Amino acid sequence: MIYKSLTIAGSDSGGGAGIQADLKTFQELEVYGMSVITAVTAQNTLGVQAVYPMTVEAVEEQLHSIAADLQPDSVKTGMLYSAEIIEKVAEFVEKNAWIKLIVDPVMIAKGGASLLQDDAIHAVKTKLMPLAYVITPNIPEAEVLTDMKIETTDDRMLAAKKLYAMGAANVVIKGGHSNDQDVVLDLLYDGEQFFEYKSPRKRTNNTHGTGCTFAAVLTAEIAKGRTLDDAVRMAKKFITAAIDEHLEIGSGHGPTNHWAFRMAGLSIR
Ligand SMILES: Nc1ncnc2c1ncn2[C@@H]1O[C@H](COP(=O)(O)OP(=O)(O)OP(=O)(O)O)[C@@H](O)[C@H]1O
Ligand SMILES: Cc1ncc(COP(=O)(O)O)c(N)n1
Repeated sequence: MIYKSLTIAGSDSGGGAGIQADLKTFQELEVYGMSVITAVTAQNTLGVQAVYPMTVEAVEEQLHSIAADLQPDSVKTGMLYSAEIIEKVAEFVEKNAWIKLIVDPVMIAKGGASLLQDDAIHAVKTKLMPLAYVITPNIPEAEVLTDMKIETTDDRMLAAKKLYAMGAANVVIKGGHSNDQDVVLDLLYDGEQFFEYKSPRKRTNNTHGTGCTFAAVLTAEIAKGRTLDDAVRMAKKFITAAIDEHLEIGSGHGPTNHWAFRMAGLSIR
């Protein structure tokens, strides 16, 4: 059986995040990767130097090519940039019944560059979230989407409930940005129960692309028909190995190591 996953996201010329991180991750997990590029960023480990959004027509043509020939088993969205692009993506997701939809609501790059226009947040909430099988915000993104401050785990639980009420079938709020100095907790809410996934916090600057990579693992594992709990467990293992064995590349926020999980002999089955 050949599983196929589609990423709809921005290109990171530096190779650590976006489309590049997603395709590298799919490949490591033996899932055939496909892409629809929403924007080209000129980016390296120091930051984002420029953003060139694709036209809506260019995005539509790519979506059409995939839908006409290569039905994906799961679909991930990352940087979508504008309300118009979000609306077009939502239209295709609905029309083609791409029900295994993983929404990573990318908003701001590490260096502060905006990867989503302010007026597109409404479209994320109203067009995309109701179609999501799972949404994977980090803490600042969850704050924007729920309009609340998140400081404690209880705050995060409340935010997860709010995001669920907005239409996402499952919610994972990642803990990379929490103020816990020792542990990174990722929290899953499935509408009934909370599940916690913890790892020791690594003191490192080299976490560029962790969010993309985490959601790409979920996407690949969900394509294979894994349960969400199994998929999140795998994502946590994969990203922990990728951060532990980060690559000393560039002089800013370095990328994670997408082959670390395989090199450690950790099983993908
Ligand atoms: N310092 C760290 N040590 C260990 N795991 C981490 C660390 N930072 C992030 N992670 C893990 O990486 C994944 C992404 O988390 P994070 O909350 O940082 O997402 P993100 O903000 O979308 O990513 P990025 O910071 O790259 O934009 C999660 O599984 C999280 O647990
Ligand atoms: C094109 C693109 N997409 C997404 C991110 C954020 O990446 P992450 O949150 O994984 O660091 C990025 N820096 N560039």
